[in-house]
Amino acid sequence: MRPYRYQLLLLVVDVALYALCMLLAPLLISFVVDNVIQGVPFDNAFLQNLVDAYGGMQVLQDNLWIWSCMIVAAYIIVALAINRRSLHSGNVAETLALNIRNAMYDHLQKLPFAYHKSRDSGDLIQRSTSDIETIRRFFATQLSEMLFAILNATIAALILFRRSVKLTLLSICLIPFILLASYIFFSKAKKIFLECDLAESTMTTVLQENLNGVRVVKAFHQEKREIAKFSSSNEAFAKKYFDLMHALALFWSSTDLLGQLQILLMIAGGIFMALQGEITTGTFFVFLMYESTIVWPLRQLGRILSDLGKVSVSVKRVQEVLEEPCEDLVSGYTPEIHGNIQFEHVSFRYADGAQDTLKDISFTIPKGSRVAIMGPTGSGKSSLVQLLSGIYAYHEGSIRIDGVELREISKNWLRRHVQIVLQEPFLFSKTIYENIHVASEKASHSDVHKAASMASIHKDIEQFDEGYETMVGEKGVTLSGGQKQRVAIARCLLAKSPIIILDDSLSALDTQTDRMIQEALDDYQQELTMLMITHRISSAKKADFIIVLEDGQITQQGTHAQLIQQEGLYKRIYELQNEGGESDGDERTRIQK
Ligand SMILES: Nc1ncnc2c1ncn2[C@@H]1O[C@H](COP(=O)(O)OP(=O)(O)OP(=O)(O)O)[C@@H](O)[C@H]1O
Repeated sequence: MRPYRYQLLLLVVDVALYALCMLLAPLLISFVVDNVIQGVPFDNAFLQNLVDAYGGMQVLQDNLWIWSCMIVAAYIIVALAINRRSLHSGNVAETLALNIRNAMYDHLQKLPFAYHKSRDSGDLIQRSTSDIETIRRFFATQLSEMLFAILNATIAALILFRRSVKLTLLSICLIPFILLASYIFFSKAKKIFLECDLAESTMTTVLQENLNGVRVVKAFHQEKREIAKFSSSNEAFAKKYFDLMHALALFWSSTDLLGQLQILLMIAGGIFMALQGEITTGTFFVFLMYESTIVWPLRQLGRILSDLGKVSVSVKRVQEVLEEPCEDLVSGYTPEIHGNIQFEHVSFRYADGAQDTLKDISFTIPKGSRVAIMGPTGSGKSSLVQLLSGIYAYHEGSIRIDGVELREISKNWLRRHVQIVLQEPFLFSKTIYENIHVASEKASHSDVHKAASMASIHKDIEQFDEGYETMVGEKGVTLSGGQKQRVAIARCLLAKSPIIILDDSLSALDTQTDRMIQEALDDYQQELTMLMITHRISSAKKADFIIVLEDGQITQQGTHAQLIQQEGLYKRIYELQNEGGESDGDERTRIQK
């Protein structure tokens, strides 16, 4: 809060001015009623001297308009203070929210992939939006209301005590109960608000998943199931809010009753004391005016305290994200990377995994080689290649790139030299040109077109009405799966990295296009080291080297000619795909465990 110190100080000054002027007006009225009109003598020598200096009481009685002007002036200052208060609290709230939102987004970008993978995106979105909104709202309105309630009640109580201790005690006797009710509610509210937030984020996640997977939902006629799923999370969310409303209703009604009783007590006691001559009419008027400015802001304080529960939950939720350690992308070596890769007895386990996903993996890839990785689903192929781009950290063994231990290479540097194309690539909601160009800001138009030609997508793009300027919808829904894969390959090629990984990223292409891309890659970069996860023998057989993974272990490695001579998974797939016909055999024989 240090950067907002000055603004917060101004806010406190405005609130103090507001409270003082609000309290001044009833005092002036009381003075006019008691001392000016009814002629009650002063019990204050300073005031008596002041009146004498201005010509005595008669002058004041003859010029009652002066008092009206003073009361109006007090309320004008109140209005100005309210205006300044809103400006200052608005300034603090908006700048704070802007900075937190930026800090959140910035931090989310720097968190490791493993963190994103382990979190619900709906929950993260909620932390970055509605939680920050709760904090903003607190600083925009509730903080100044809270300050006013406390300052006003304290000053008013001090003034009232000077007028009548007995009536003041009667006027505030129920306030501790109002505050106690607030405190109890505040404590309870924290848990309920947290549950509401969790229920909301669960509902958001369901909604988000559904929108992302809308094609699958429609293809498998899952609409009814999805509606039922959403409606159950929606009901859970509504129920939590219903519980909250119940608690709020109880809070409002009980504190309302206490507040009204408190005012009633004061009025009854005040009338009685005024009739007994213990207090003047003006003093009774001051009590009457002050009572409302004490009771209701303090009752409001209860509401703010309850919101404070929500605010503290939101602050904690935002803090949790901001305190997550960032991925260190910078420190480490920046060696020249040519593409020589060496795995030695590498084992790897996911943070939540019960056993190793990769076990004792060893192989060597000289630069410029083409390597195919094959294996049943879940055998660890993607995990293996993800280790290479430093997305996950291996815990045993050694991976060296051009002789340098991978974990000692700066991640930024590594990722600039190791490009990965996923089976389901993500495309930004931008034009096709921008989606490719993002890989290299310095690339020219002709570089982009060349990369697209190599990825066999140039002709497709030219056929779109707007060519390269065609907008790609969210996640590229306007493109076919194969087109998306090829745009992603073009993007990867534009980066001109020495190591390229295709994680089953030719799977949506027909065998002929797959072959065309591979031939283009042959011509592209002689020194390119390429690891390619594939289920197609037709793709694998052109590789310099084939690795067969089964259950996290390498069970076979060698060339196509060597592997078809050995008994094992490779030969079985080869025979199956030959029977099925090479062109589409892979789809029918996608390798199962
Ligand atoms: N982020 C993750 N956290 C925990 N376990 C994971 C994670 N990603 C994958 N796994 C598990 O690791 C194992 C290997 O998964 P991986 O994706 O590497 O296999 P794969 O051979 O690439 O499979 P496929 O051919 O289906 O893509 C699987 O049992 C999978 O459930």
